[in-house]
Amino acid sequence: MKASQVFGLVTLHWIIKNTLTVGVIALIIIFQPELRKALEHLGRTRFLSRRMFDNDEEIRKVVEEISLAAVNLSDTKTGALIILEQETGLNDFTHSGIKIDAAVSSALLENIFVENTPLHDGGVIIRRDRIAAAACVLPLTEQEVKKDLGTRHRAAIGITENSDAIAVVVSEETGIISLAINGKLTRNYNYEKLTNVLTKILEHNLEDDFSMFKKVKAWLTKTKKK
Ligand SMILES: Nc1ncnc2c1ncn2[C@@H]1O[C@H](COP(=O)(O)OP(=O)(O)OP(=O)(O)O)[C@@H](O)[C@H]1O
Repeated sequence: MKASQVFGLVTLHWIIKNTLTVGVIALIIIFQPELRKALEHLGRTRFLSRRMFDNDEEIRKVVEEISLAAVNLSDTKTGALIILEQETGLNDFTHSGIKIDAAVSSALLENIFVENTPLHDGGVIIRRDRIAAAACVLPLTEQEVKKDLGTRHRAAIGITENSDAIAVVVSEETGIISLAINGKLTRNYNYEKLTNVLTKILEHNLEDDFSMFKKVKAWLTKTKKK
């Protein structure tokens, strides 16, 4: 029993009770965008860890095909956006595009991004060693980005803010290859640099100990930094 009730302070008791209720509602309203983002993130996160790749060889093959495609697309200044799904499921985004479900190959990736063809607009989503979908519409970042970066680069940053995916971007204007990870864009990749970074990140998926606790901790750390 609360002190205000013990001493018969009915008004005080009424004020405390209602302030608490209103306070909780006010907090929910004030932090509604943050809560929505957190719930969205949790909803897409797989808490039961799954292995994305079975061995180094599978990773090497996927990384080489993607890197080769990026370099060839860069040489011809063909714009491209390739998303590598990791632990966070990207079904919401694959559904916005055209389902493909084909083995990852540089030839197919290059073909998808040929200008004025039906699949070239939007992003390709790669799930494990398969091209899951093309022409996918991705969320644009709300960050301030350099003036010369348009919606393709904004979408690359946006999807990596909303998930643990990796985005490889080829600029149609300059041919520059960029990589977006965790909402940050780094630029000027060549074949060697791209294969090295992608291999390192994907090899992490071979580790089977990415427990629920670690995922929540990683997410909280990421949220704190923002
Ligand atoms: N929300 C989105 N999701 C996925 N792809 C998108 C999205 N918005 C735009 N794009 C892609 O970006 C292309 C437009 O790129 P834009 O020129 O605006 O960007 P950019 O970052 O300047 O790239 P580039 O350097 O290649 O010109 C569109 O044709 C489309 O393929």
